[in-house]
Amino acid sequence: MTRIKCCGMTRVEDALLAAQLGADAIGVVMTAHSKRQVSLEQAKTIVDAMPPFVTTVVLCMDDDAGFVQEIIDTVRPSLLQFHGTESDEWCRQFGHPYLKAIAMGEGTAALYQLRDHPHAAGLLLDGHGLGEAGGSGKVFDWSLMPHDLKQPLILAGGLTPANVAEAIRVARPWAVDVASGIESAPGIKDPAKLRDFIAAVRATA
Ligand SMILES: O=C(O)c1ccccc1NCC(=O)[C@H](O)[C@H](O)COP(=O)(O)O
Repeated sequence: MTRIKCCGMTRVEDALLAAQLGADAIGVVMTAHSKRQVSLEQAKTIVDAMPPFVTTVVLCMDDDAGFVQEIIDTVRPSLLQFHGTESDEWCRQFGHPYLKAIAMGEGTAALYQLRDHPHAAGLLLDGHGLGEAGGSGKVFDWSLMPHDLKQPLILAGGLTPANVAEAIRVARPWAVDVASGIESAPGIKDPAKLRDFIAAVRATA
C-alpha cells in the first residue's frame, strides 16, 4: 500500500478532511520561500487538530537553526522536512526525525545527492530544480527513481488525481506527496481533488 502525504496545509478544515479521507500524513510549510507559509501559531493549531496515527510534517528550507528548534519546541511535529541545501550533519543536529527533499529537476546530479543523507528517515524526491522551492507542480522523470536505497522514498512533484496511478506504477515509491495537485489556489485545498487523489492512490493497492 502506498502511503499519502498531503502537503501545504494552511487551514485546519483541509487537514482534517485529508485525515478523514485517509491521508497518512499532512504537511505545513514554515519557510518564507513559500506562498503556503504559515505562522508558528497556525502550524501548531493544525498539528494539534490531527487525530492519532496521522503523521505531521513541518517543512523548512535553508532556515535558521534557532527557528527550526523553535518549531520543534512549539509545534512538536512528528517529522521535519528539509527542502533546501541542508547537509546530513546540519539536519541531524536537532535530534528530531526528518525527511530530506532531493531536487530531481536537474537530472543526474540529484542521483549523487541521494547518497548524501544516510540519517534521514526518508528521502522525498521532488520535481523542482536545484535552488528552486518545492510545491512547484513540476514533474520529473519517474523512471529515475532508484531502488537500491535503504530509506523509504517519497515521490513528489506535479502529482494529480489524473497522473498519480501511473506515477506509482512507474516509480514504485513508499509514499506519494502532493501539494498543488489538490488545490484550488495556493494553500487552499479542493475537497473533490483531495478525494479523487486519495481514491486514485488507494485504487492502485
Ligand atoms: O509547497 C511549498 O510551497 C514549498 C515551498 C518551499 C519548500 C517546499 C515546499 N513544499 C514541499 C512539498 O513537500 C510539496 O508537497 C512538494 O514540493 C510537491 O509539490 P507539488 O509539485 O505542488 O505537488
